[in-house]
Amino acid sequence: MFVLVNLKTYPCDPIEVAEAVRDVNESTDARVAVAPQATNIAQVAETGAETWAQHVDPIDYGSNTGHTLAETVADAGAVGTLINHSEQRLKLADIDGTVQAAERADLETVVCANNPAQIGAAAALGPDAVAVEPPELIGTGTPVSQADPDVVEDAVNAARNVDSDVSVLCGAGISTGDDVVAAGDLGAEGVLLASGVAKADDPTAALEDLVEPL
Ligand SMILES: O=C[C@H](O)COP(=O)(O)O
Repeated sequence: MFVLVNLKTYPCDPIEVAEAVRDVNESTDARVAVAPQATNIAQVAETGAETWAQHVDPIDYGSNTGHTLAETVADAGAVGTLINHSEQRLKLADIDGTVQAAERADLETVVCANNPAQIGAAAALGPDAVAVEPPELIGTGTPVSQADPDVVEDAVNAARNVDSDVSVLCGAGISTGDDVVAAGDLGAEGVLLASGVAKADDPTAALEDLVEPL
């Protein structure tokens, strides 16, 4: 299972979480990675944790003031990027352009989507993975894998019907090892989570609990 921890703009210490991600990754068969804010990517990558961007823009080198270039986050140490997170929604053409920009920079891609229909559309754009996240469950602590198992199974089937090479993650409310196991039982190959680790008093303990049954 892939456990991708998105720090969003939570007021956590990204280095503390990154070091926990690095250490827990070394102690489990699961793959554990962290997506800090763009300004923290280089510092986080220096810890040795697998580091992802939360977003890059569908642009190339040039006159793009205020945008984030895929090559720049790759140079800073990121190996992948989220695209179209529920809190950073893009138009379809921009999702397509961002997948292409990320691939140009050799970044792995996870395209997020609200529901199985959108997952099918996202999978058709050829990312490495898609992540289904019902927005109403994000940040609630109520895991999608228990609250809405059908959405996970339907997302897995929707992606598989379009391109069986595209992995499916699920997210929203995931915070325990049981939640991760339930996601895997529904066909997900990973989980995308945030508050369960970023808001935890002890991020290492939270991560250890997430991977313990894997
Ligand atoms: O990127 C992570 C997701 O939005 C899930 O957030 P959450 O784990 O706080 O529900």
